[in-house]
Amino acid sequence: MASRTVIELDSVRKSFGSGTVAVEGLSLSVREHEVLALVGPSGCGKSTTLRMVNRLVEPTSGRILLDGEDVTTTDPVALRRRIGYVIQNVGLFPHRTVEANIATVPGLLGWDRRRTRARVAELLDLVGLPAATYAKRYPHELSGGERQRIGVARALATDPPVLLMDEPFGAVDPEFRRHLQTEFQRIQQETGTTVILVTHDIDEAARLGDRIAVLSRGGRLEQVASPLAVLAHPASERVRDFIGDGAASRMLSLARVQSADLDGADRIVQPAPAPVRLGARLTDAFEAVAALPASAMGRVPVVGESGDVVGSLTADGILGALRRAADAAAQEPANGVPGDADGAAGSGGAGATSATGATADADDAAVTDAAS
Ligand SMILES: Nc1ncnc2c1ncn2[C@@H]1O[C@H](COP(=O)(O)OP(=O)(O)OP(=O)(O)O)[C@@H](O)[C@H]1O
Repeated sequence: MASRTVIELDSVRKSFGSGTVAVEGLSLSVREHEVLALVGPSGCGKSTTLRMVNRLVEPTSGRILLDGEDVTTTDPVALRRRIGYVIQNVGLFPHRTVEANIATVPGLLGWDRRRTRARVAELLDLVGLPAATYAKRYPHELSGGERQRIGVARALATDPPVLLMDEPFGAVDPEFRRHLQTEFQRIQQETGTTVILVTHDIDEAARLGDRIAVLSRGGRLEQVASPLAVLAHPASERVRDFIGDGAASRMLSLARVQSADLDGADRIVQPAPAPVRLGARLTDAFEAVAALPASAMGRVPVVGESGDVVGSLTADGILGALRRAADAAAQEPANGVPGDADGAAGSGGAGATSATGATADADDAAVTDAAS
């Protein structure tokens, strides 16, 4: 199960010239192919953390390793070609077509036209915007959501093993946001890219993250664990505050109906109500039970993959499933970080060795540097 660590932050600290300590003693590992959601209240150091990984911001002290290599000694331009970067309001080049935007880095890496064109078509397909319709458009001819998807396509152009995403769905309305999240999930599963996703939205983090790292002010790591573990067993009062109300309902959408939660099929009252599937989200099962007519006696049939009825489920069964999920989450290793035995707060306290400050207009630099 233990997968390779791709990104490792080791006692990373960042203080700005103004005296603000944005990140303090942060230690965190990101595993290959995982989506690590970085969450926390506004100003807690999420973006600064992300930008230190691709050297848009230089750490004051501590080490950041990419595939075991210290990023601070890696040429930033080469580094950014290995790391895709997606930000809110993506910053597409306004006078270049969609095709030219996506082809920016391949072009500068000297790919020939045929290869570039094929890759652009493939990426447009991947993000659900057919090349025939979209390749020749300019950014101003796209909706906000479409621009966002082109931003993702551009970041993936040279198939970087790592993708950093800073509030990538922040600028779109809630309904379309959900659609983009689903699409992102599909793309990530297809490509296997390792992702750090910054969001202030715990629901987005729970939905998309394989693990969630919760930061508090000053970039302090409060907890890093699976979404279920964070929701069911917040490691501190700050995590609890950040999650706010509704942890149980969020857990319902993460946990699934399993055989262990079922009673016998013989207890189903006829005529049988519409069934739920084994493996369905508890939210869906809960809605099905809540919508039952009185005659069903609170019991919904459950069907297996073949459509055969395999048992029945009640509200008690759903509660049991929720407890089981919470118990299983409690069995996770503390903080879920391989080799990070001492847990939440990281080691901290490393002395400042240099203070190089942030790159001016860093987000643009990420794109133009990667392209230069
Ligand atoms: N270039 C900078 N110079 C001085 N202070 C900075 C700079 N960049 C960030 N900070 C400060 O560092 C702290 C962390 O900022 P950061 O943008 O990383 O937080 P965040 O968690 O991403 O916030 P948000 O969710 O609001 O985007 C804040 O107090 C911010 O004001």
